[in-house]
Amino acid sequence: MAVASLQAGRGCRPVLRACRNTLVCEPVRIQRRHIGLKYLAKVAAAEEQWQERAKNIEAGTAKNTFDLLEERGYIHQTAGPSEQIRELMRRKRIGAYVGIDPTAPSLHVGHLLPLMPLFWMYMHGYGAFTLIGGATAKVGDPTGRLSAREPISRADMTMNMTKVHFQLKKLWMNVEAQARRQGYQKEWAWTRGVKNNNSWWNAQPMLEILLRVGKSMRLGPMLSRSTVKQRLADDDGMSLTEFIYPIMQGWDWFKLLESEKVQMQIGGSDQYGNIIGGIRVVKAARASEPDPDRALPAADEYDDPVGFTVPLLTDSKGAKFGKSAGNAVWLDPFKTPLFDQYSFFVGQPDDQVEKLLKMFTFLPLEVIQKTMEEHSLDMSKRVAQHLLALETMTLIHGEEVARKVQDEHRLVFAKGPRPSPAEGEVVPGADVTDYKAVEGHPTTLNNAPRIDMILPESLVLGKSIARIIYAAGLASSTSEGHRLAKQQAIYIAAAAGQARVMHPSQLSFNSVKLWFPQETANYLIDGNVLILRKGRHNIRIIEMVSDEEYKASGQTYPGMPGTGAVRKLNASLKKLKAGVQTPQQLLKEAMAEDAKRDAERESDQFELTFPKEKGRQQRDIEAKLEELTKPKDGSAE
Ligand SMILES: Nc1ncnc2c1ncn2[C@@H]1O[C@H](COP(=O)(O)OP(=O)(O)OP(=O)(O)O)[C@@H](O)[C@H]1O
Ligand SMILES: N[C@@H](Cc1ccc(O)cc1)C(=O)O
Repeated sequence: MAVASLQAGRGCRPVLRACRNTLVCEPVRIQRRHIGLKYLAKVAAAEEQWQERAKNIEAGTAKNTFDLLEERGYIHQTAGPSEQIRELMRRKRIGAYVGIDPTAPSLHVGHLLPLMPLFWMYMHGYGAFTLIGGATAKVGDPTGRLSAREPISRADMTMNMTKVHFQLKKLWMNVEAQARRQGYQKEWAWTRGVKNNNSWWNAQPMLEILLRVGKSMRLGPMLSRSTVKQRLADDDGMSLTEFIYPIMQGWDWFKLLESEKVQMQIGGSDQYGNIIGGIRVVKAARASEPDPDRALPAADEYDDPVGFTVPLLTDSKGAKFGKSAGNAVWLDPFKTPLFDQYSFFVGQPDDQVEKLLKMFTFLPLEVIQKTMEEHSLDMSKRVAQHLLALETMTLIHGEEVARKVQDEHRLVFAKGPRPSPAEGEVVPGADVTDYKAVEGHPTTLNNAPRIDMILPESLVLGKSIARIIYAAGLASSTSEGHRLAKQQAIYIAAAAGQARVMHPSQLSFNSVKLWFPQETANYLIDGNVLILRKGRHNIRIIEMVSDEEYKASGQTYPGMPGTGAVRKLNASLKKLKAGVQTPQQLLKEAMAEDAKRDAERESDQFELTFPKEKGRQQRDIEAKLEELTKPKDGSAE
C-alpha cells in the first residue's frame, strides 16, 4: 500500500485499529501535512507493542493499568461497567482527561486527586490531557451548588487561566521527573497535553451543537439531577446557561475524542453526573456527524466513552477540600506558604496516611508497606507523614524545593512542636515562599520567579515601556528594557477586542515596540491587567493598582524612585543604630535583596546566570558594619 502518499488532512489520521488489525483513517481535525513513512512505522510499532502488552495482560504476565488504579484507591464510581473499562484499557491505547474550571488563581491539593490517576495512565502509555475550562468557567458548574457562582471579570479570568496553565505545565514537568525516578522509560507514543476549551467554544456556532446534540438530549434525565431539582425548588431557580453546563462539558469530551482519541473522563465524585451526561452528549455528537469523511461510528462497546470518579479528599469534618468550601490548600506558595503545604501533609492522621501515600505518590506499594511497618514502631516520629509530604511536595514543586521545605520543617520542629505564634511574631520557616533559583542552577518552572505582580498606575500609564519591563523584572535595567523593546524581544498580550482567545498558548501576543507611554493603555485587559512575556515561558501578569494602593502594599519595584541603594543603606543603618535589628539580620536581608535582584536578571529561556561575587548592597553593608564594629583602639579581637 502506498502509505507514504497518505495525507493527514482534515479528517484523516492513519491508525492501526486494535480489534481489526487494519490500517484505517480515523477522522481528526488536524492541519494538512504529509505523513512520512517513518511516522507510519512508528505508529505501527507502537500499536504492535500495545497488542503485545494486551496479550501479556491476558496471560497474567503484565498488570492491567485499571487494576493498578483500583489498588491505589482511585476508583470510586465507574461510568460504564468496570469490566468493560478494564478490558478497554487492555485493548486500546485510549486517551483520558481531567477538566478544571479556572475559577480561582491556583490549583489546590484536592485537584491532585483526579490528576494522579491521569498521571499514572500517562506513565503507562495512554494519552493524558488536562483541560482548563476557560469557557465553562464563564458559565460555572452548578453541580452541588445552592446558588449561581459570582461572575468573574475578564481580567481575573485571564489571570486565573494563565496561572493555572503554568501550574499544570509545572506539574507535568515534575510528572516526567517522577516517571524517570520510578524507572519508567519514556516512549515515543506517550502523549500528554494541556488544553483549553476556549479554543473550540470561541469558534463554535451554537446552531451546530443544537442540531447535533440538542435533539437527543432529553429533558427528563436533565431535570431529574439533584442539583437541578434543588435549585428549581428555590426562589432564585436556575439559569439556562447553568442548566446546559453539562452539555458544554460533554461537548468538550467529544472535541477531545475527535482530536486526541480521549475516550475516558476522570473527575472527583461530584462530577459523576456530568460524566454520565457527557457520555450521552458524545454518543449523540458522534451519531450526528454530517460529514461522512469525519464520521466516527462506534464499532462495538469498546468504542464507547467511559469514565470514573475518584473519592473526595475531605477535611476532618468531612467537607470537600475546595474553593467553595473555603478550606483549600493551594499549590501556589503565595497563597498557601510552602511550609504550610508541607505541614498539611505531615498533619494527616495515622489511620489515613497509608491511603494517602497510595493516592498522592508514585512510590511502589512495597515501599509504602515497608514505610508503614517502620511508622508503626514509633508513630510519634510521623515517618509515613513526612514521606507523604516530601513526595507530594516533590510532585508539586520539584525535589529541590521539597527538600528545602523539609529541612526548614525539621529545623523548626527540632525542639518539639511549634507553639502558636504571638500576634505579630515572625516564625522562622513559616514564610518559606520565596524560593528562587540556586546559584549555578538554571531556572526552571520549579524555581521561576513569581509571575503575578502589582504595579502602580503612575508607572504603567505614565512611564516608558522600557521602565515597565525593568520594573516587571524582565530586564536588569531600564536601558536593557529599552534595548529589548527595540529588538522586539518582549511580547505583550493583546487587549480586549484584539484577543479573541484568552489562553496563554493562544493569547494574541504582539511584540513590544518603543511606543509613547500613553500607548501602553491600549494593551490593558479590562482596563487594569497587562501581560508581558519574554522568551516562551517567562511571563508577568501585572495588575495595575492605584498609586495609593501600591504604596499601602509596602512593595517596591526595580527602578522605583526613592528606593536606590544609598537610601536603603541609610535606612538600614538607622535601624542598626536604633537597635531594631542586629547586624546579622541586616546582612541577611541585604543578601536576600541581592539574590532577589540577581534572580530577576533572567535571560531569554529560563537561563539565569548568577554572579559569583557579592552583590553591591551586601558589599556596602559589610563595609559599613566592619567600620562600625572595628575596635576603636585598633587592636585585634
Ligand atoms: N477535594 C477534592 N477531592 C477530590 N477531587 C476534587 C476535590 N476538589 C476538586 N476536585 C476535583 O477536581 C476537578 C476540578 O474541580 P473544580 O475546578 O470544580 O474545583 P473545586 O475546588 O471543587 O471547585 P468548587 O469548590 O468551586 O466547586 C473536579 O473533577 C473535582 O471533582
Ligand atoms: N465541571 C468541572 C470542570 C470541567 C470543565 C470542563 C470539562 O470538559 C470537564 C470538567 C468542575 O467544575 O469541576
